[in-house]
Amino acid sequence: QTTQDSCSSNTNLANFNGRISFDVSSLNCFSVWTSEDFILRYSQAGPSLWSFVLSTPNTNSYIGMGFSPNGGMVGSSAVVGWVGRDGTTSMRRYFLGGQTPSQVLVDQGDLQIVGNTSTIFVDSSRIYMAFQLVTDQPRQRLVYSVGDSNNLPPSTPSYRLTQHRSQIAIRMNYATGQSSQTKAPYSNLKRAHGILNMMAWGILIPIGAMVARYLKHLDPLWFYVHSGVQSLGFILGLAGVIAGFVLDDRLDARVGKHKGLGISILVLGCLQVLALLVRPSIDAKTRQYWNWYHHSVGRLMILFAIVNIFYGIHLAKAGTSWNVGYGVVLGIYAITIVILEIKMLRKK
Ligand code: HEM
Ligand code: HEM
Repeated sequence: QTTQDSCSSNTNLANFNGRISFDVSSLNCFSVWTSEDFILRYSQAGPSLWSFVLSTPNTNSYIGMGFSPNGGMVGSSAVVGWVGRDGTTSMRRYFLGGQTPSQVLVDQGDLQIVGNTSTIFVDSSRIYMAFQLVTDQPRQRLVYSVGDSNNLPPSTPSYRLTQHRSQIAIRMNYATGQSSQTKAPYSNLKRAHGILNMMAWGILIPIGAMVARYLKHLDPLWFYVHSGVQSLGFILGLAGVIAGFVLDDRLDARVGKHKGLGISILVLGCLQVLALLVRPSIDAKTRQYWNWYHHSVGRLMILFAIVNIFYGIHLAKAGTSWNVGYGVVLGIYAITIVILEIKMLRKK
């Protein structure tokens, strides 16, 4: 049976005075993560000393509270604790160096925790994790997480964590206790990168290619439309790739293959633009080689772009709406191409 803890029933905390060795009589109390019922109590206990008591339901999983430099998980220093079924307790510091288990490092990070005052215990099906931090002012950006249920981290020697089943990033005002959920860092830049690249390499450039293939009878209009659309696509795509480099730098994202494909696409795009400049005249003998070259590079580029769009969506876990959205665009293209190819064959 879960016994409730809430900020209005501060009574039980008083009873913990025996178990928590620092003064808990005047802690501020706020609900910091409603859906997981995380309650944080804190106060400044001295010139450079802050007390924290985190209270959460005990779901037989680890709980984590991290102090973040930028609002995201990566780069944060966290306190993570859990209580085994047999009552054994663990509470360790971690440096969250990346989003894979091997980059989350035990006993590291920049938190200075007062060792002999930290404690973790279960009372009435809730975990209480108490610690004191040596700092003038704790960071305002906090990250919280809950591990998989019934899958506690191994104790000695590794203490290695696995990914949480739930997580949140918030911004906390210690003076007022107000906290608000924040977006993952650079989510707008990620979006801009995805939309620019999708629009440019995945939508505009294929349209430009189709114009060149299927609207040749509208001479010379097709050529102006083709070079216009492709130039616009190239410029937007260049901006999108640059956004990718910035993202990669800021997020420390480890997206090697995605980056490699992206650079290849940009290089092929540059070759296409250069090729336009050195195009032999329409009746020159070399023109058919040029055509062959320009068409194959263009097709390869579009193929790479389609792959990299779905791969990027996968890496960013951007969700099914992105996949469906671009999938519909591709479907429309495929149907258009089939119809127009049949028309062309009939004319011959
Ligand atoms: C081995 C341990 C860990 C692994 C493998 C891991 C992995 C990940 C992954 C893959 C994401 C991205 C999820 C998505 O985009 O849907 C993520 C996000 C997040 N994680 Fe972790 N994590 C670990 C530990 C922690 C801990 C201990 C905390 C907090 C104390 C935490 C807090 C967060 C938060 C707040 C986010 C969302 C914001 C962001 O993406 O930066 N993580 N984590
Ligand atoms: C022209 C080629 C490229 C295409 C079509 C492309 C497409 C995408 C798409 C659709 C997303 C998902 C966006 C979202 O979540 O809203 C994405 C994410 C991403 N892309 Fe690209 N991209 C390209 C090139 C690059 C390059 C050159 C880099 C540089 C390293 C890069 C770095 C990233 C990063 C870091 C993410 C976020 C991954 C994460 O959240 O873990 N992209 N890309």
